[in-house]
Amino acid sequence: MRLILASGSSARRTMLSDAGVAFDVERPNVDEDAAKAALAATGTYPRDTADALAQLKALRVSQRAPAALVLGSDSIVELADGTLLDKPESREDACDHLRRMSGTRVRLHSAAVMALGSQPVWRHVDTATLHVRALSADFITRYLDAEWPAIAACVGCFRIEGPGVQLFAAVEGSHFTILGLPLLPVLDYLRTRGVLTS
Ligand SMILES: Nc1nc2c(ncn2[C@@H]2O[C@H](COP(=O)(O)OP(=O)(O)OP(=O)(O)O)[C@@H](O)[C@H]2O)c(=O)[nH]1
Repeated sequence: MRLILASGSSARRTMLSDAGVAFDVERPNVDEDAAKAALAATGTYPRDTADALAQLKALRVSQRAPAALVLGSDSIVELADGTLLDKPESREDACDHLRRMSGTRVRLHSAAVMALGSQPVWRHVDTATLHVRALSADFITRYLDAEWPAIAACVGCFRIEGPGVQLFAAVEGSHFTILGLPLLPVLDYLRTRGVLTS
């Protein structure tokens, strides 16, 4: 069965290809901001928001390729006070996000939804907890000098596989979830579907 990753995320592409999974890529081209606003208006919990966005992406591509298994995904950063961070739109935005995360506990929810024939057939959400150090103004400046604009594509303003790891005193949960996919449950489902060998 053909697998399509409905994502423009380089980290998701890299995780799947490094795992030896054969897949095509099609960007879902959904209006995430509008979907997030509608979900926020109904008081949707952050992990459910990630799940809903992952489903929106998977179904959008599945409508174009109903015979393929389509994987949609979404990652959301939830601050300790429950507010959500989107990807930073500018260096100033990234600086603000880092200041708000400094010295706090942040949750990163990564959701995956599989669709077939324009219907969701599997879903999984995993959450990692990130304990952010107290970040000095000097650290934030030097960090952004090194990592902007590369982190513009990353919710939470970090690439944990790179210098972003310096933000954290501790992390709890799957490294893959932090990168953007609950990878092990995804691989398990691909085995049940015969896309991967058991
Ligand atoms: N490389 C890297 N990317 C991260 C990290 N944390 C979060 N991300 C990325 O942040 C992005 C979260 O935004 P999403 O809206 O879920 O996905 P996207 O990049 O817009 O791509 P789509 O799936 O097409 O929506 C994803 O691409 C994640 O892979 C990290 O530590 N390292």
